[in-house]
Amino acid sequence: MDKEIVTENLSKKYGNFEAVKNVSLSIKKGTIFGLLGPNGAGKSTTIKILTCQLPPTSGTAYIGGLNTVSDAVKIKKKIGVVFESQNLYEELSVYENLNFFRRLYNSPKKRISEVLKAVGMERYQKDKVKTFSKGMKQKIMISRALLNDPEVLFLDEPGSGLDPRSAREIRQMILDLKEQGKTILITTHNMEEADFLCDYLAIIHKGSIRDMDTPTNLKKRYGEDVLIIKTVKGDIYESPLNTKTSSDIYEKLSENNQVSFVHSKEATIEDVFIKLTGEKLTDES
Ligand SMILES: Nc1ncnc2c1ncn2[C@@H]1O[C@H](COP(=O)(O)OP(=O)(O)OP(=O)(O)O)[C@@H](O)[C@H]1O
Repeated sequence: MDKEIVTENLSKKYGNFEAVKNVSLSIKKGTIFGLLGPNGAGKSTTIKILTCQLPPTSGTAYIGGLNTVSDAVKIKKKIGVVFESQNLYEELSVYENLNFFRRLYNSPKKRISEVLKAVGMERYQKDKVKTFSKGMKQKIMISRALLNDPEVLFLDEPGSGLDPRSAREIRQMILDLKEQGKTILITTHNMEEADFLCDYLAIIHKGSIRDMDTPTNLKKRYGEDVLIIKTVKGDIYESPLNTKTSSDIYEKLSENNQVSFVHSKEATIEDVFIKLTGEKLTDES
């Protein structure tokens, strides 16, 4: 079966409030799928349902063909989860933290050094977690989620609040894990991260999926490449690239030697988000 995660009309209500509305997804094995949306869009709720921590109000979800409600025990053995809150034991060493979870999974002891090697943290085994930066803790969180050698990984906002270098390292780690054949679902409100990492991207807003496709196709469909012309006087003209309007503007300005510089701006996932939701997705949202 080449679909690892499938949901059919998944919905979740908290009281009368519908946090997730009719979400239907189908995620291919060995790919990175992103749920992009602002705070409160329903991303964490969707992950909680998929990782068997919360039953849906209606609809169904399957991981590797197993039902998230009736096959929860089996599913938990084959998934790894990293939530946004870093719930490590601060007073314990890296080794002690991982050993605690290793025992829960019944994984061999040597797995601890394997997962630490995978995230480049092997030499910190004896150090207490409380001495670490947020980026280092995130690596330990990922290594912990790898202890049971999961087929599917769920990463809730993996790059959130990290310094640029750690964020880059974590992104590379996620790509490496995909290379090893893992299926990865990430949630993010970071558009660059979504564009860079995801094979397939769903825009989620107020609980509903607005559209999903590869980032390239989404940009083609909803975004617009733009031609930017700056004149010698400092005026700036922007117009959709490769259109009559843009070539007319360019010709007119260049006839009068008015052009100072010209460059083009490619469509971004931000353009896609604005088109689909009518809102801007800021880093704080
Ligand atoms: N246990 C709960 N009870 C009531 N409402 C909740 C509960 N958990 C989440 N919600 C609400 O459901 C909506 C979706 O929340 P969710 O955490 O899934 O969004 P999110 O996209 O993951 O955002 P964030 O990044 O802030 O976690 C929000 O409006 C939130 O306030």
